[in-house]
Amino acid sequence: MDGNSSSNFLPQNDKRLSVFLRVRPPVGTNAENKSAEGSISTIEIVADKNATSSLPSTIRTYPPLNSNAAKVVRSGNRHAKSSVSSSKSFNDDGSTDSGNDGSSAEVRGVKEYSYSGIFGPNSAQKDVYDNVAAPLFQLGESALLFTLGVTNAGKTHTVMGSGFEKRKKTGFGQKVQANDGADPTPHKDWGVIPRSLNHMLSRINDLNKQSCPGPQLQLYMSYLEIYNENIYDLLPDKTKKEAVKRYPGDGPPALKLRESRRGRIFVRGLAKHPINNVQEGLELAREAKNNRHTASNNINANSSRSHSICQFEIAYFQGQEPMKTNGDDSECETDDESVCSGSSSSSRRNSRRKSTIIWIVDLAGSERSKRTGAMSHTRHQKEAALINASLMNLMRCLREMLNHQPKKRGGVAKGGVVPFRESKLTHMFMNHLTGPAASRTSMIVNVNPAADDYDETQHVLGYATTARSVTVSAVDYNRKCRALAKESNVKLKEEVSHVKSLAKKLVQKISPKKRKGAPESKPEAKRQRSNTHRAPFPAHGIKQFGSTNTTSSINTRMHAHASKSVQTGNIEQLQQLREERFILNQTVEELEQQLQSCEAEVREEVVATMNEQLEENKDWYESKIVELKEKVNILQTSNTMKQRTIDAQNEHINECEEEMKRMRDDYEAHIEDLNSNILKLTSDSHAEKETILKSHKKDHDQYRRLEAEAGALRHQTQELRTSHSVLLSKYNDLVASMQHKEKEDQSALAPEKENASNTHGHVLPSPSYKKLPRERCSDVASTDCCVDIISSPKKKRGGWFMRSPAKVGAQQSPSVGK
Ligand SMILES: Nc1ncnc2c1ncn2[C@@H]1O[C@H](COP(=O)(O)OP(=O)(O)OP(=O)(O)O)[C@@H](O)[C@H]1O
Repeated sequence: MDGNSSSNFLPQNDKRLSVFLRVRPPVGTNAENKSAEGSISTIEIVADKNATSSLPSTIRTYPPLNSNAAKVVRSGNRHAKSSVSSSKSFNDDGSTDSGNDGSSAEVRGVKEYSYSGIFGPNSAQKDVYDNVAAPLFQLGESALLFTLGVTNAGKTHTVMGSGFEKRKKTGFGQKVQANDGADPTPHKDWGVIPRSLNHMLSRINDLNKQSCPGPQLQLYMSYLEIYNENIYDLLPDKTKKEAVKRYPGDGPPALKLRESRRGRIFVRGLAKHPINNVQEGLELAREAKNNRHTASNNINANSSRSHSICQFEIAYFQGQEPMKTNGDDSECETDDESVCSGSSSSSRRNSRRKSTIIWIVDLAGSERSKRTGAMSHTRHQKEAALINASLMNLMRCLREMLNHQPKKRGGVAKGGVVPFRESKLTHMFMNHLTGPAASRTSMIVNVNPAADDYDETQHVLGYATTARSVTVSAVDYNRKCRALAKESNVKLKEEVSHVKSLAKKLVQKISPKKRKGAPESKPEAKRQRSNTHRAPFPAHGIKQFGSTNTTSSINTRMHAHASKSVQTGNIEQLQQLREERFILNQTVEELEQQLQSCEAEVREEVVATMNEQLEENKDWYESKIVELKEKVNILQTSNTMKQRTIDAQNEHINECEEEMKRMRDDYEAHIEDLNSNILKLTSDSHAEKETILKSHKKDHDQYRRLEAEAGALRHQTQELRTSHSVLLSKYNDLVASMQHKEKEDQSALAPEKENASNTHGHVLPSPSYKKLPRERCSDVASTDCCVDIISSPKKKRGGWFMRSPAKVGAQQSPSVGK
């Protein structure tokens, strides 16, 4: 707001867009990460050694291990070159890689970015305002300040801040105010908007007091939001019917964006509220904040779902107080071409009015639906998609502007249309990014240094680097210089008129008529005057008039001389004053000539710019018309085809419907049959199941009985075995005794035998042995001598025989089987 700070703001050699960076205190965005790795800072602010300004301008970013960038770097795809090249190289996003040898992935992933100025995590709201906003908001200059960043990066904190909200109602419904704005000292948490209000109002009040009863200034405030590509008034004029009328949806009507004949872009019907004190302004800011579309998501409990634009208009009224809108008692006005174009119609205003517009924009945060959880909600998904689309279009515009710049000195710029009109946001920004006002545009990029946000932050930083590379083009820059010249001309004009009035007063004071006790005869005065005109005046002590300091010194001197001369009546002093007056007159004439030539130049330039813009607009509209005509033709030709196809499709649909009906009937009948079959089968299977269960029970009982029998048989067999072994031992004993007896018998019978043989001539067979039957010989040969001696009737008769294993097995099988 101070005239003298303008020169500090944009260095004459810096023609680039102003981009500032604000790093918020690190905080993890994922709920589970809030205190863990997610909140580790990934940004380092580099102290500039050769810094000319008080703000650092370079940062370094370090990729956390879980970021996409780190993964890419680790895989060695991206920076394969940089690992062996020099310490710095430019990337696609405009950043530079840092690191001396690039030997490790961590080192290779580090990037450096430079901007106009950087505010660290501990920066105060005041620092941001004093360094960015205050120099930008000059009386008589339209300006744009906007914030950009991912969600939860601190955009709303920077633009709006806190500390001016009303406290909730306390007992008995009484309201207590936290800071009602009556205090001229801004609260430490106030953001750019409340601070601007405070600053502008104090400056306007000062100037109004100084210039009273001359031209007066009035501050107006408006607030709008771009939500889902529609513009809504956040501070509608409540007295107007259409503002309070609710549409079938649930909001006020959307407003239209318009371009005036002079190329000014404005929102038709936007309410403008006159602000006379800070409290009024804060009240409106609070209301707008409450009316804005916000929602809670996984990352930010109060996330903005729209781009909000706060508009301050400083109107200059020559001669009269600002008037209220015709036709109602409202203090509110609406933005309209007739009002804002600078030449209001006489029917609406008696006073001559000019205005300056300042926009402070809080853009909605770019976001990934996956992280914010917007995917679960269709409305939020749509909002997020439209927010991202409009931000992408802003990016496209900046890239196009960059492409249109000549790459080398003296090079040729690429032509083409920058797609400003493709979204409401860029359309509104158009004049602030290209025209002379581009020098009065600043961008604050908010970033969260948390590891969670690393990948998205890189995207935003790349965005900001592109914006920073956009230069205010040579034409625009010249326009800006001419605008500055025009401004200084206006100042000069004011100074000239001031000097003129002083000179007039002086002349009146030193006029011989007015001087008592020092009368001057008319002829003498005439002679003196004619001498003054003719005489070649020495230039002792009188400098060329041209600067404010010179003017004031001359004024002071003139005052001093005048009073001295009036008091003393010294003729010489008088003569000197006349000489000075002559020189002043000459200077005034010179300045007027300069002014005229400047004005002519400015007019020419304005005409040229207008023509350029008109040509641009004409080209754009013509190309659009051709495009649309082509589309219409294509649509018309394809329409008949489509109609035929539609008829055929309709017929087909009817057929299909009939077929479907028939099939449905068939199916229904079939289903009925099936149902009855199922019922029958169910009852059958039930009966069968019962039968099976019964037979199973019977079998089971039988099995139990057989098992019991087998047990008894096993027991019996065991007993038989023991008795068998006893019998066997007895038998063996018996055999042994028999053999022994036989031997004794044989030895006793030997003499008898001899006698008998001698008597009969043949030997008698032994009575104790019996030959095996013929067919058992094979059994004995094939078995491994499984000899079993069973007590049998034959044994009782004193015989014994061999049994085959087959027979043994067959005899033992009942017990083995069980
Ligand atoms: N520099 C800062 N210092 C202290 N707190 C901050 C800072 N920046 C942001 N915050 C806090 O972080 C929270 C989120 O900030 P804010 O709402 O401004 O984010 P945003 O970028 O506007 O998000 P969105 O785009 O979702 O609206 C707020 O509670 C805010 O107070």
